[in-house]
Amino acid sequence: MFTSKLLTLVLVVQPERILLGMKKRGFGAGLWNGFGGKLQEGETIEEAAKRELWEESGLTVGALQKIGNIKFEFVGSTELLDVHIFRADEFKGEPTESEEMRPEWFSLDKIPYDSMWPDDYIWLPLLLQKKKFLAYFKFEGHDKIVDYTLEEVEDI
Ligand SMILES: Nc1nc(NC2CC2)cc(N2CCN(C3COC3)CC2)n1
Repeated sequence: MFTSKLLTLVLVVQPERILLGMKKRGFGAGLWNGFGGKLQEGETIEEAAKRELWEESGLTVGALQKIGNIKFEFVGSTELLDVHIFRADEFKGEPTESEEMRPEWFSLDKIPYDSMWPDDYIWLPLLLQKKKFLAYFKFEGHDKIVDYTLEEVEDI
């Protein structure tokens, strides 16, 4: 019996660069990632994604594109992470360090995959090509992908 934990992830992407944040504490500390977190009571997934982006990076966005959904299983755990991934092409504000994240722009040919979650190397290129996808990753610990499926889809 699996339970699911709903999480959001927002990647801000411009033609030449992507905004990533260095996670300063908690789950994934020490890795570069997009911005996101859990839902609060009464929030839609998209509202939570916009709130977390603002809290963690100082940026506000109008529209978010739903581009992916990844379910993560960890060997030995019955809790799935259900991560809803969004892309933002426009934003207002200046990237600002928060308690959670230190934002930095990366050119698209210098994405620091060796300091990111291992799955990112597999799905982030699809996001950059504006493709939509469903994926499932089975991890052993936090470093080893023992199994995965990835499917491009027309609509999420
Ligand atoms: N890029 C990427 N990869 C992941 N891989 C799985 C861990 C193996 C998970 C993940 N997120 C789950 C955690 N979430 C934190 C912010 O609040 C919790 C960010 C998005 N993001």
